[in-house]
Amino acid sequence: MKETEEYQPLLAGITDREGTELCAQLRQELVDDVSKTGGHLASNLGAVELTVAIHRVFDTRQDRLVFDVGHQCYCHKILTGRREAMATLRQYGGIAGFPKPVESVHDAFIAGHASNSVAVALGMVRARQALGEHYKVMALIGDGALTGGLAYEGLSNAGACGQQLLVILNDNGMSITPNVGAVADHLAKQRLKPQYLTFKRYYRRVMNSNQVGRKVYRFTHKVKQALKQSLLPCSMFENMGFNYVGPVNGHDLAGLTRAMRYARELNEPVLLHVKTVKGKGYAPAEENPDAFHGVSPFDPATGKAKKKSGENFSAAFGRTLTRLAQQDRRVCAITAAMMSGTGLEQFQAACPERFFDVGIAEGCAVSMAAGMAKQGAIPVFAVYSSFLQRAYDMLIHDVAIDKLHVVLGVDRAGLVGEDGETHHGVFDVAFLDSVPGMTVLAPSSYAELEGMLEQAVLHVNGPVAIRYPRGGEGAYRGDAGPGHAAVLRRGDDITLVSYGILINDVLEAAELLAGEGIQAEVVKLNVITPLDPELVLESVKKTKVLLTAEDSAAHGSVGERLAAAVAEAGLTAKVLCRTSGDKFVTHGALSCLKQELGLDSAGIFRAALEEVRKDG
Ligand SMILES: Cc1ncc(C[n+]2csc(CCOP(=O)(O)OP(=O)(O)O)c2C)c(N)n1
Ligand SMILES: CC(=O)[C@@H](O)[C@H](O)COP(=O)(O)O
Ligand SMILES: [Mg+2]
Repeated sequence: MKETEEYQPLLAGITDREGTELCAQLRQELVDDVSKTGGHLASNLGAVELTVAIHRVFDTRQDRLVFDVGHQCYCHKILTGRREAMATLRQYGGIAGFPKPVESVHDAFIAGHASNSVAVALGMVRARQALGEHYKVMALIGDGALTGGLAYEGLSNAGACGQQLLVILNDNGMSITPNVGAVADHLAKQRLKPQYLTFKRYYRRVMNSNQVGRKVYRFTHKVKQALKQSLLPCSMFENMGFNYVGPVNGHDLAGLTRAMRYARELNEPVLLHVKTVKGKGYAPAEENPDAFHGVSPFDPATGKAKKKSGENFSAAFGRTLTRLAQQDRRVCAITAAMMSGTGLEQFQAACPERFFDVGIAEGCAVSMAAGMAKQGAIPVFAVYSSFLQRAYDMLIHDVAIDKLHVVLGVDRAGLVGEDGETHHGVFDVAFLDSVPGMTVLAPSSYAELEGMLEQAVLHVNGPVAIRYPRGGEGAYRGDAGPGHAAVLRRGDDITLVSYGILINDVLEAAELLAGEGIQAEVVKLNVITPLDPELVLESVKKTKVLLTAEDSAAHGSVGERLAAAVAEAGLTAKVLCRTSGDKFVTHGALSCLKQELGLDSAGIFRAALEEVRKDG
């Protein structure tokens, strides 16, 4: 922001009544927009008044508002010049579903993964101090995100720093499913406490007035703190060095704005505790906030999805794991706040005593799994690929060094579509391969997933991961059996290699090539770590051209490893590796992303055709 521009919160001029009307209008827009595009509805409905209050009090062109997860930023986007663009939300070429500094000066920071906002905001406070600047810094964090350890690392440092930093806690009692853990219990108790804010405001006004000198103020402040601590149980935030304000009703715009204005003037770490209702104002979402956390397009009149969601890999995983747990009492399931997304509802209902939701705490989940494995249980942690990135060290240190039998169900592996760059599961192939002793299995159908999960749980020793994609299986319904790899189609002209869901596109490409008179040999890998290149090398000896296709990052890809194996075997062959590349992949429908990356059947076909024709 230029120095000449004035400090001007976007909604500074509106009255409480106008603001309340605006909130009703925003709710309507949210339901209309998201019913067409899909997206994170319930969290946004709950944060309407909060967002309006923030924009009444803060100028987010210069004040820095750091969203945690960022799935609740839709009203912020509407209010900061992206109202029309909401029609393109999460679509290829449209605006993102999460805050993005490249989209707007009002988006202070990237978001998508939970629990980092306080640490990021603290970094901004440090920079402000170092550079002698004067803007305000805020972190907007949900109670679910507060179950992640990183949040406490941020709070611990922020509470001790003594600088202006406003942490706004949006507490709706919900993560995606009801929130878990002792901190959630603590917040629930705080929510029941009488509002303390009114007293504090009155006290400060009187004590700051000319009638009372600063000495008296300081003395009475101490008395007040002592009284408060003996009469009211203290919030954990006060013990961590924050001025705790609240709890405040997050749907009373006038009260919320007052609290925000008050908090804005405090030159210290402040935690504003706001109580909200997830899904507020739209009955289907209020009644079923879990189902309306993230939705596909739906009919706004009924809340019913426009397309029925069918069977998917997550459900197949959950069903198989439940069967295995019913057969073997050592089998336990762990989730990091993603029970429904990872298909574990059935497990939770069937074996509640062996189901553990640790909250948004992937590191804790992996370390806990290590402890369980050490003592003879068989822990299975079902986790989205991109969230597993959080637990890389725990995997190496707590699991792999002692070769513990921990099973990872790596869901959402590969491209995920509309959530975009923060959520694509394109790094696990590389980072899991770098862990000594790791086995990584890559099923391409439900049948293979079931077989491989059974193998991983009951027959593999040491750490083992099974990676599978978002959504359902394709035309390939085979069961490749227990081997490392299988030849699915014979041919002499080119070797096509893939694994997981992309085998469908590769098989289609082989069919298109056959139409051009080119016979492709298709090798499907079942185990990608440790990689056994034997079948691929045999094929390449014959075809002299190898094309690998995977929806994983270029560096550390299976293609890279196969290219090295070809070179090591002294084969003269052309090797072409198709991957998701070495850049972050944007958001959009899977079909668009695959097309952009040349990973759909047409793209693979074209690349293979060009290579073979060049060669021949
Ligand atoms: C590291 C990480 N793990 C899991 C998730 C998936 N996730 C997205 S939102 C969410 C729940 C967040 O709850 P809360 O912060 O209370 O926000 P609310 O939706 O209730 O507004 C979860 C688990 C994530 N984004 N990041
Ligand atoms: C915001 C977030 O991290 C989750 O809500 C995520 O968007 C869920 O993704 P799925 O739709 O693939 O379950
Ligand atoms: Mg919540």
